[in-house]
Amino acid sequence: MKIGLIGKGAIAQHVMGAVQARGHMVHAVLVRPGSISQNPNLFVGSVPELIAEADLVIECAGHQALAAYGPQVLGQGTGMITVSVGALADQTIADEMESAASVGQAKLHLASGAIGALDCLSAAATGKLDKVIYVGRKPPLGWKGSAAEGRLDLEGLTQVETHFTGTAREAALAYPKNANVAAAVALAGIGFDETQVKLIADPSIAQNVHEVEAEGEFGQFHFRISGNSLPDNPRSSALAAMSVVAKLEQLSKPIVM
Ligand SMILES: NC(=O)C1=CN([C@@H]2O[C@H](COP(=O)(O)OP(=O)(O)OC[C@H]3O[C@@H](n4cnc5c(N)ncnc54)[C@H](OP(=O)(O)O)[C@@H]3O)[C@@H](O)[C@H]2O)C=CC1
Ligand SMILES: O=C([O-])CC(=O)C(=O)O
Repeated sequence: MKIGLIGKGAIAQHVMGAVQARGHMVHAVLVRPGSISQNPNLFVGSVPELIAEADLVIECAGHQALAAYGPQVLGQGTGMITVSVGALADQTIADEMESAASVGQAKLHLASGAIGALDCLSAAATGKLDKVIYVGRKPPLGWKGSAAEGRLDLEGLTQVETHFTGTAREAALAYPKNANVAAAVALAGIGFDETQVKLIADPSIAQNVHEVEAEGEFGQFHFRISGNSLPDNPRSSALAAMSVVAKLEQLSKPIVM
């Protein structure tokens, strides 16, 4: 496939290497105007340049980028994978994506991100699903640049602290760089307003730990993952980048999970 990539950060760099290693071609990367000169053969500054040759766009740049570029990409008929799932907690953005996808007859594919078990949750949600709880736990520095900074002394933290309790919608909106998992769990399960979320800074751990508990007609499950973060960003788990690559594989193969 010919890929247009949005972003050049930690996730985008992993995705770029992995998709090229699988024989796809990244022919354009949409960056901020001030960065184009860093690699003028690859970097572009507008959606028309991004989608000119693309079979698919992959967005790895955050909520604001999805909201800014997503409608134009989809509306022009180019399918898109996004890792910034939490942006859909804003109903206006979700509505814009949906109507652009309908106009362009294109799909927005949500990467599963740093969590697993979404298949189980979405199957369970076709029956009666009573309760879904997501707990996200990261080392203090994994919360740098988030709303936790205003609530805790992250640099000096010596004990486990919960800095957020609320719904998945509140979490995704308040922590755009850290609670995309809450949004993915919500979308797979019982929705943004029913999914309960707790976010924790834990100085005793070195990985990003995500847990989901669900109960319903299907029974109960508990899923826990300890994810390594990406070398260039302690906030983001490597699995989030890998899930984008997995989604691309699904889209390019005739038999898929
Ligand atoms: N679903 C999931 O489980 C996860 C999702 N995420 C989401 O992925 C996003 C990216 O993560 P990560 O790669 O680690 O973050 P980084 O901070 O490493 O990289 C973000 C990149 O996006 C670029 N960017 C941001 N806004 C724009 C814009 N409007 N136009 C062009 N480029 C833009 C930045 O450019 P510049 O450097 O010029 O600012 C930078 O290259 C996160 O913000 C988060 O929302 C992250 C982790 C897990
Ligand atoms: O990468 C992670 O571990 C999770 C994350 O930041 C998010 O959910 O946005």
